[in-house]
Amino acid sequence: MGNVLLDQISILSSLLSFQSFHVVILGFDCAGKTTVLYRLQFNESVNTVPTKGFKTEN
Ligand SMILES: Nc1nc2c(ncn2[C@@H]2O[C@H](COP(=O)(O)OP(=O)(O)OP(=O)(O)O)[C@@H](O)[C@H]2O)c(=O)[nH]1
Ligand SMILES: [Mg+2]
Repeated sequence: MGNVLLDQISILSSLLSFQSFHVVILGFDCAGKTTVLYRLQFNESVNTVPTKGFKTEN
């Protein structure tokens, strides 16, 4: 358990050392992927419609 936690902290530390990185959000239909995407980018909750294909934000 502790090793897993340390691995996660190590991964997070290496991510934070980058200027930018890509995040891919995968999940079932209506799982909340678009909601999470907009929450991360704009820090607000938005009403969503089902996504056709895929959506990207910079
Ligand atoms: N109760 C609850 N509802 C949520 C949560 N996150 C999202 N929703 C609702 O779930 C519905 C679907 O959210 P989306 O973000 O559109 O889901 P999605 O995974 O992008 O769906 P698709 O694009 O169709 O694959 C919306 O009505 C959201 O308001 C949550 O944490 N809790
Ligand atoms: Mg969506």
